[in-house]
Amino acid sequence: MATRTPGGLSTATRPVVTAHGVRRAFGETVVLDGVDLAIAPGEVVALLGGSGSGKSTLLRILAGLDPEATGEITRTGSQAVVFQEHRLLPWKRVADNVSLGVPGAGVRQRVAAALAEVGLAERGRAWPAELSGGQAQRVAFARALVREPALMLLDEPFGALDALTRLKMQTLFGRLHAEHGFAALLVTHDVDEALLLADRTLVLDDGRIVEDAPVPLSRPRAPDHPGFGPLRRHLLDRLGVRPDQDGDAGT
Ligand SMILES: Nc1ncnc2c1ncn2[C@@H]1O[C@H](COP(=O)(O)OP(=O)(O)OP(=O)(O)O)[C@@H](O)[C@H]1O
Repeated sequence: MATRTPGGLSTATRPVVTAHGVRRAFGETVVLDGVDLAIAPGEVVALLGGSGSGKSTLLRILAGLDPEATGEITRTGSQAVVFQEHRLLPWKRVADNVSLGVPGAGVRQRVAAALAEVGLAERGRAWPAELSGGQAQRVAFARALVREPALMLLDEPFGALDALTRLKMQTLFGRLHAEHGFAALLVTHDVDEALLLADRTLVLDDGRIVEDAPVPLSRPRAPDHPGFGPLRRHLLDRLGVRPDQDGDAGT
């Protein structure tokens, strides 16, 4: 895997990450077979695809976590990853989890600010085991935020949460994005989540990106946004979900 840091274009216009010809096989099974993509600064891109289509594999590659992959990845800024499970260290207090590995002066203030932004200003001294699932995932977002990433890589970050908490977290994500302007790649199997949060949707199938479509809807968006209908039907069709299953936005 070649990783480059380019010169030339200004950082305002240069993609935060570019992938070219990314390929990954596990034994005989080719999971990614020539994936190209670019994410612009501040852009939220949802990555959809059926179970086992390679979404998490691609996210891990973009995050630099898969040395076996081939192709070229170019990054221009810092990045942070949020997984479906919060991955907090149980023996460290919340604030220490958030500051872990963050260099520089003023870390304590930045951690306090990040916890306040996710609505957990008072929980810095709590242990992870004392948090609900939703609160723990908020801490995971604070941990990402404190790194001031140009790109957030999110692997089904709301997938383990109950429906109400998921809605609240989606709203929180929208607010954090509006305030901080990071770019994001959001892996999800939920078409409505993609339409709620993304500027653009990608569909991964058979090792390639088979759909790359903008979401031309103004913000703020609500789950019952009238513009969702045609876009939802189109994406479900691309995901191979038949029209009579239209009520089910998952894959
Ligand atoms: N470390 C590994 N070793 C062997 N096979 C793997 C490994 N990681 C992933 N795979 C396989 O690669 C394929 C893609 O997996 P991946 O987790 O990327 O899919 P996904 O689209 O994220 O799926 P889901 O939506 O179910 O999470 C699957 O067939 C999976 O079994």
